[in-house]
Amino acid sequence: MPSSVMSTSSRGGVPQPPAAVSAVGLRKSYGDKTVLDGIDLHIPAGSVFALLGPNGAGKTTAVKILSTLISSDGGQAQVGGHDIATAPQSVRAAIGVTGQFSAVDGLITGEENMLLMADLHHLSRSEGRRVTAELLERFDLVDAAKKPAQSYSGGMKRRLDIAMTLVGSPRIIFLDEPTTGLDPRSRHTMWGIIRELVSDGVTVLLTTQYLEEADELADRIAVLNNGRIAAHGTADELKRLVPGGHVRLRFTDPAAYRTAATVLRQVTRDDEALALQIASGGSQRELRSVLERLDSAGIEADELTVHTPDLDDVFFALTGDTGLPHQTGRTSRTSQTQEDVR
Ligand SMILES: Nc1ncnc2c1ncn2[C@@H]1O[C@H](COP(=O)(O)OP(=O)(O)OP(=O)(O)O)[C@@H](O)[C@H]1O
Repeated sequence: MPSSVMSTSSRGGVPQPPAAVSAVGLRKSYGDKTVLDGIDLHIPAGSVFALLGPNGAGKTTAVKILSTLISSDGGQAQVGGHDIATAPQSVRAAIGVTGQFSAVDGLITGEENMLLMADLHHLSRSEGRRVTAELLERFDLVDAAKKPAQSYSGGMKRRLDIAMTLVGSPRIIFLDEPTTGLDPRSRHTMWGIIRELVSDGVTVLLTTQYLEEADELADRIAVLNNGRIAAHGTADELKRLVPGGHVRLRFTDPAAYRTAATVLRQVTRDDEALALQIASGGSQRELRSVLERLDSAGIEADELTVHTPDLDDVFFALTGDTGLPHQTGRTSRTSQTQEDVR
């Protein structure tokens, strides 16, 4: 791993702020099953980083290691400037964790859960009450505050879980699949909460199976597959990894449609819709070539649209285990993006 992942790195002579989370070569196996096979992470302070992967990819295992709930078998990591192996207490003091191993106790009320958290963080009684009231208000839980948490909806439980995490004012928050199982409205509420945290300067590492979520929230995304990071970069950088873009031309005149299908090479025809699809990265040069061919044949399309690949294309290309067409050459493209990102 290059030195840019280290907290003391400098670029152009200007010292870089410490990374909120950096990891090099993290490994974890259970028996003969390798769950993490050497993963590197670099999460700048104040950013949102998404660890995106299918079920069983190792996302929760990575979060558990970084939050010192379990130890790794190899590799190193610093969280908030503290080493997870030699200073786990300091790591725990710097972070908040919510998600699949939630701290919410269903038998007591939301308010009691919050006050318990305030006690754990050694806040005074009055300070604990003040922070609890403020957070219950902020997370729209005032009406439910005196009801047992087990009566809460999934969205309310997640909100309570995050509110409890914020009692300790952590600067780094790990959100393990924060919206899994939530309905669209609750998911959007949660996205708003995450954006608000980041605008307060908090660093967020979130794991998700949802491409849309990573696309919406994350500054950087790492695609985790079979315990390895298959690619990482911004959503746009990842989208550029896979072909899948195309130009679509639609005609109303069947004769123009047929002529276009002849003059343009390698088109996919949709005779019913009178539409042609041409594989293209959407560059100016490629578009010009298509238009010039149409011009030289004296035909004009009624509609021209350019489709760029979305994260779905990237995800399936990188994590699919069937012979997907995009897989050829992925190693070289992947390493190129990793270069771009560092
Ligand atoms: N304590 C354990 N003992 C044995 N195997 C484990 C243990 N914890 C996790 N695993 C295995 O490690 C793999 C990765 O699990 P992990 O929970 O990290 O995946 P994930 O990406 O978070 O998936 P999900 O979205 O399903 O939670 C899975 O195959 C899981 O069965």
